[in-house]
Amino acid sequence: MSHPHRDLYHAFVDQGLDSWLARLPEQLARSLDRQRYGDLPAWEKAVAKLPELPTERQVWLDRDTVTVELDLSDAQRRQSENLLRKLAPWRKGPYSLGGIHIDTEWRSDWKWRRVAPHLSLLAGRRVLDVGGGSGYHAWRMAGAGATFALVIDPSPRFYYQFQAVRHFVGDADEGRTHFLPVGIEDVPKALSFFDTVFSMGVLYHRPSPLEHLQQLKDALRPGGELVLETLVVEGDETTVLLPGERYAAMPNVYFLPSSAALCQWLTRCGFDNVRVVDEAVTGLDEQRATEWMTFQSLADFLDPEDRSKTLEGYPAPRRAVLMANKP
Ligand SMILES: Nc1ncnc2c1ncn2[C@@H]1O[C@H](C[S@+](CC[C@H]([NH3+])C(=O)[O-])CC(=O)[O-])[C@@H](O)[C@H]1O
Repeated sequence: MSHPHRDLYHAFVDQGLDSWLARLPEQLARSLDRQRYGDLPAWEKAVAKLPELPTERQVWLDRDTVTVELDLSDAQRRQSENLLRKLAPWRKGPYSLGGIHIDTEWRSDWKWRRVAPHLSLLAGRRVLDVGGGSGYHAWRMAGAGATFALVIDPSPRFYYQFQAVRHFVGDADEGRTHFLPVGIEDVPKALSFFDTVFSMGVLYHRPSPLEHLQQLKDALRPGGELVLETLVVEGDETTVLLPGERYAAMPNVYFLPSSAALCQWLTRCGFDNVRVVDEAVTGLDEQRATEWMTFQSLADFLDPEDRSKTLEGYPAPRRAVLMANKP
């Protein structure tokens, strides 16, 4: 396998992202710091030990399950599966890699189905997926024709999950899909670069949501498209929930606006053409424990007597997809 950082550097050079390129060495060193993340060497080793694969393969990035078909011997399949399991919990997917089906906690394909019909065609576009997890949606973006699909996510585990999938995909995406393990705060200010910026499942984790919206706007070129997906509550433009210590057992949840309030936030942040394109309660079959994510999941975080409420008594997770443009 070629060195993953080398491909990332080349992509940044090709894209003319010079101001960001200069910061990559420091950002990568900080994000993949072995002292900080004790499990990191084990993940790195698992990816490095994935077997050499036949070059002959068929890759589908435009299917619900991101699929790589290739002929593996039984021994190679067993070895690959053992190594992929070392990167668990797998939260975002599904993937099928050489006949190994990774049934992830989330049916991320369902979210993609809610989002994709509303997008400006991704063909030829440069897109950023902020908080993109294992990179599932970025592979789908490349599958829809994006010429440069960059995931940023500060989780080193998800970085190695992405590299494992990359090992199977090989160069079938023509090197259009990349992962930089940093947070939105590490994107250079006033970048004004991406045609489409996705922020899905991130806003409610941000203690300063308006600052997050400004950062997303900063990353977009003028006229570029924002796709924002987040937890919302029912209500009008005056309704916002700030939960106590926990929401659905999660400790790091801040603002849950109504979608009407969120429209107002986007407008106040200077976005145009703000619209809600989807809103739905998250079902127990969309987020659940699986063999590849054996911890508790949504069903454990809802009131067992009344599924319309979280354990803490708040409204159960409900998600909206909003779109807007940078003027
Ligand atoms: N500062 C930060 N900057 C960027 N990302 C961050 C930051 N902090 C945490 N994250 C990342 O944001 C992601 C949120 S999950 C959404 C995944 C996908 N988008 C999905 O829509 O399924 C939440 C969910 O499952 O709802 C995680 O991968 C974090 O590591």
